Amino acid sequence: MNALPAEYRNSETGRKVFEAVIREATFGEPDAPPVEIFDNNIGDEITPQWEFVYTNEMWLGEGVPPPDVKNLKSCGCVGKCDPKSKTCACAKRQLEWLQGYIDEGILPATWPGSPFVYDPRGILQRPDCPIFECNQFCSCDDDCANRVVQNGRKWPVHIVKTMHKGWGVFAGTKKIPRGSYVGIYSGELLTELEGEERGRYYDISGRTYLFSIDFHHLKLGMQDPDDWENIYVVDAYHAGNFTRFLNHSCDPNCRIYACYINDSDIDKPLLAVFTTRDVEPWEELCFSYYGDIDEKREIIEEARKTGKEELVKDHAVYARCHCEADNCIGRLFS
Ligand SMILES: C[S@@+](CC[C@H](N)C(=O)[O-])C[C@H]1O[C@@H](n2cnc3c(N)ncnc32)[C@H](O)[C@@H]1O
Repeated sequence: MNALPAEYRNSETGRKVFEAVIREATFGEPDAPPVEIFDNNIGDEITPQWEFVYTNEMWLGEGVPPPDVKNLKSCGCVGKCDPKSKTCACAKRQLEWLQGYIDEGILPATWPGSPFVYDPRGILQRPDCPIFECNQFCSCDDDCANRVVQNGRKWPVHIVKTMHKGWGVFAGTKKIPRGSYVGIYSGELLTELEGEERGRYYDISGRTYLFSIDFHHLKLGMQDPDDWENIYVVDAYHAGNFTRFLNHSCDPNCRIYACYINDSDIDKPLLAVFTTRDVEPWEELCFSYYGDIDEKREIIEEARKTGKEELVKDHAVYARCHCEADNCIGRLFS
């Protein structure tokens, strides 16, 4: 498509072809509502650039092992998993991973439906912790409450051009409730080394689609979490879905959670986007590229006070943040 003349790419037909390509990517979400490209007359582009393959799947880069299915633990439940069951392997595994958070007081000891993290409507009840869903070898039903991400997206979204941030993702005509599953941040799963190399090029171009898999639970048990070394990175530049258009906000309404389904390798979760508060119709969906934005804000404010701001910058090239949140930290790495 990019090789075709701009007047074709940038036409109503070009937009319809783009939407059709998205519709055909049904992997993991056969009944998902449409992703539409909405023309709001900002700039000359009618569609985003055809620079990537639209896919909901993870593409494994060089040196990244295939999913470890041999070591998957699955439940033998009949019907829907009962959270109170003493024999459900999935309830046990979820609890094992939550126990650290419960011990630290981050999570209460119980909640309705605990240790599962979803309520019966599939709404994420517990932020801050990894999600372990039932898997392909579990005998429970497809509509077991512990199968949400794997049952696909339920909310329509729009890809819309923004004034200063390129393209972005917006809610459709319906309000999206807090805790709703939005989509998988799909793309190439790369080693950290490959990710770093690509990052250098992306920094120059001013756009990056890299997401480091460095969730808090992976560092649990380490004496000094600063010793943590990242293993994998997801790059949505060449391959990805609509989530690659999610922009950064310093007051985000979405967050990316580690979600384990059909790979027992703890270092290779799926990156599942959920809303963290109700999202109004037509509101932009954004997450914090800094992970915990409050932590980042504190570090920057402290550094500003002590005149050591340069020390909190990493190798990234910084650009002005246009999230327009009242508490914007002012900058974004590109
Ligand atoms: C993962 S992409 C998001 C999609 C991108 N807007 C596009 O059109 O492809 C990340 C890039 O979007 C832009 N971006 C995202 N959030 C932004 C923000 N709050 N302020 C300024 N630019 C932003 C930056 O260029 C960033 O490198």
